[in-house]
Amino acid sequence: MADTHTTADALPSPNLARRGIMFILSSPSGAGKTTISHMLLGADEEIQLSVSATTRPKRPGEVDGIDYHFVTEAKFDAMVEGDDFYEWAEVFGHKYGTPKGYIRKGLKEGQDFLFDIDWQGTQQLKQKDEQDVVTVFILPPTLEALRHRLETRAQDSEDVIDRRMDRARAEISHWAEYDYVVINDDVDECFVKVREILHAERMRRTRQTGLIPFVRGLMG
Ligand SMILES: Nc1ncnc2c1ncn2[C@@H]1O[C@H](COP(=O)(O)OP(=O)(O)OP(=O)(O)O)[C@@H](O)[C@H]1O
Ligand SMILES: Nc1nc2c(ncn2[C@@H]2O[C@H](COP(=O)(O)O)[C@@H](O)[C@H]2O)c(=O)[nH]1
Repeated sequence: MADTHTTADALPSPNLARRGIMFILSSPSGAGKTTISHMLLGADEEIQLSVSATTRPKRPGEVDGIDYHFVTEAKFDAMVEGDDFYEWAEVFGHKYGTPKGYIRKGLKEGQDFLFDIDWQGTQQLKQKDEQDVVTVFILPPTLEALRHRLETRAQDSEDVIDRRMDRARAEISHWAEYDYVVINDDVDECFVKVREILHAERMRRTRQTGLIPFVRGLMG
């Protein structure tokens, strides 16, 4: 039952305002981070995807401006020159970068952002914005399952799949740099775990600076 007690010396209302979180998902290619990202974006209205720019060709079904900003090498290089990226890296022979644009402003206003980026980008974001960054590494249950997922996704040639599998071990070696590690065996279970991490991180005491006057009031 709710507590209906009132007092003349009303406490300041709790101010739940906080800075936004940079919620990063990384994994070897094919482990499922795009799938988990889409599930999270569909289930949680308070988080928004950081849409990367890339020089990689569009896959069937991908939409410019939604999945990626697909740009030419020249445009990407001009963005690097113009200091337009928060971070950028070369992955599997193509360039990928996080445009700064709205992200810094959004974080200040309490907007959470989801990043589907590799370990190189994660290291760069951690160096720049340690306190806002939460990192999650997704592992496949086995390397056989990983290859099977890349093959059944059917969006890359056998050659590209081979190159992604060759890189998988090197990428997995970065797992210890992450705050959380989740195995994506059953996709629904993995999603629930990732969502729980996000929920818990939102309540981390160090983010709840808006509660300070309220807590001081409680302590009298
Ligand atoms: N738990 C799972 N069990 C079986 N298949 C899965 C599971 N999770 C994802 N998949 C499938 O595996 C394929 C690869 O997933 P996804 O594209 O999300 O991987 P990714 O980590 O984002 O890869 P990339 O880094 O190449 O973008 C997709 O076809 C997806 O539907
Ligand atoms: N450092 C960054 N890595 C990124 C970015 N956007 C995507 N990625 C990573 O690239 C690989 C390949 O992605 P794919 O869509 O071609 O399969 C994957 O690990 C992504 O996480 C970015 O902006 N910066």
